[in-house]
Amino acid sequence: MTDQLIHIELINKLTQTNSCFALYRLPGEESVRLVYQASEQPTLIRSISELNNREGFVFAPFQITDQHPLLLINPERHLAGWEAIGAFLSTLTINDKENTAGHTSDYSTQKNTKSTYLAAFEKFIEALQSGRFNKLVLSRCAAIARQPEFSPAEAFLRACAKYPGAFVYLCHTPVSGTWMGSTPEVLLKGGHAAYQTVALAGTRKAKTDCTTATRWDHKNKNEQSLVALYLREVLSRNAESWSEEKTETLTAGNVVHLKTGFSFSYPNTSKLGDLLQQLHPTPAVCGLPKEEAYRFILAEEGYDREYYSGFTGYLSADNQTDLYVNLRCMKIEAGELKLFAGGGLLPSSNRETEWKETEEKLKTMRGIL
Ligand SMILES: C=C(O[C@@H]1C=C(C(=O)O)C=C[C@H]1O)C(=O)O
Repeated sequence: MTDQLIHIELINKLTQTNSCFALYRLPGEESVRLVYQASEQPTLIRSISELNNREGFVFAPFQITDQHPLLLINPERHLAGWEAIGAFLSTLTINDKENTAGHTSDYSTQKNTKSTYLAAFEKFIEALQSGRFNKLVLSRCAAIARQPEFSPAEAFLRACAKYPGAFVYLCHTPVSGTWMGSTPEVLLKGGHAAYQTVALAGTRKAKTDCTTATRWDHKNKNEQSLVALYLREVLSRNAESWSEEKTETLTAGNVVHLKTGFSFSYPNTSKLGDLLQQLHPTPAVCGLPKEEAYRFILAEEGYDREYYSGFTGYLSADNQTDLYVNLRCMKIEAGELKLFAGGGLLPSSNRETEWKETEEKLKTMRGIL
């Protein structure tokens, strides 16, 4: 067996155990990293600001609940490159225990069909048109049967190859179950007081001729400018100084988005949790006004987002932080794969266009199965 096949087998075995690990690959990098914790429970964190002064791999839900706590995988091991990862994996004695943790959520009642999506769409549009909200993000979950030959580790490697510009991860804990994703959206990255975030929104199908010269309509521009406006407010309150780049088009798999990059100085690196508390959820995944939109989504969207549209990646007060919004992701269960996607709605949104947008976004994960 080649080394790579051995790694794949060991990683797949790890997803059947009660250990905690995250494999991840940063955008534009070749090297894969592993965060591994041998002891059984990840640290359960009850509020985002409790991330202050912590270090490790973060797996944060859209909403923190008893069932979906904010998780921190303690970096007992943090390795870079297959050589180091492979050498470490081969030292492990992996007992594939029966996966008893309660993470195979009973979704049978909440699988979103087109008609349940459209029913929620009507509620969301009504609330937007009545003037209660400027923007609301509506999402859904599509479950597909897991084929017996499906291999999480191979899917991870395929995503790394297919989406070189994305943050690709495979994360497993006994609390969350196994998730993987390939997301284009930075929530917070940087270190030593110099950080970046992005306002990413607006979606179109990517052109097949590889040009990014996409003409953006008013609705998409408006949708993205609301995210930029929100980030300017958060940065004005929290950053020592900040600047923004010109808005450009970013390709993410088979779709493109509008992106405005922000750079800022945040010297109090022991308080990254406080900053994340204010950043999450941005109007790219929630809406405006933020608190009301958040409550509306939780009450009316009609299913549980769990860790979709939360955030994930490596957090460190002293070194480099790389946190991404958990989009274009799926939950890997024994019998099925649950894929998640959503999109921002404005009062002028059209139901068929929005449905198709979620279909396009689901293709990021479908494309590697
Ligand atoms: C909500 C998602 O994506 C977000 C919403 C977008 C939009 O509404 O156009 C675009 C990029 C992301 O910020 C998703 O992929 O599920």
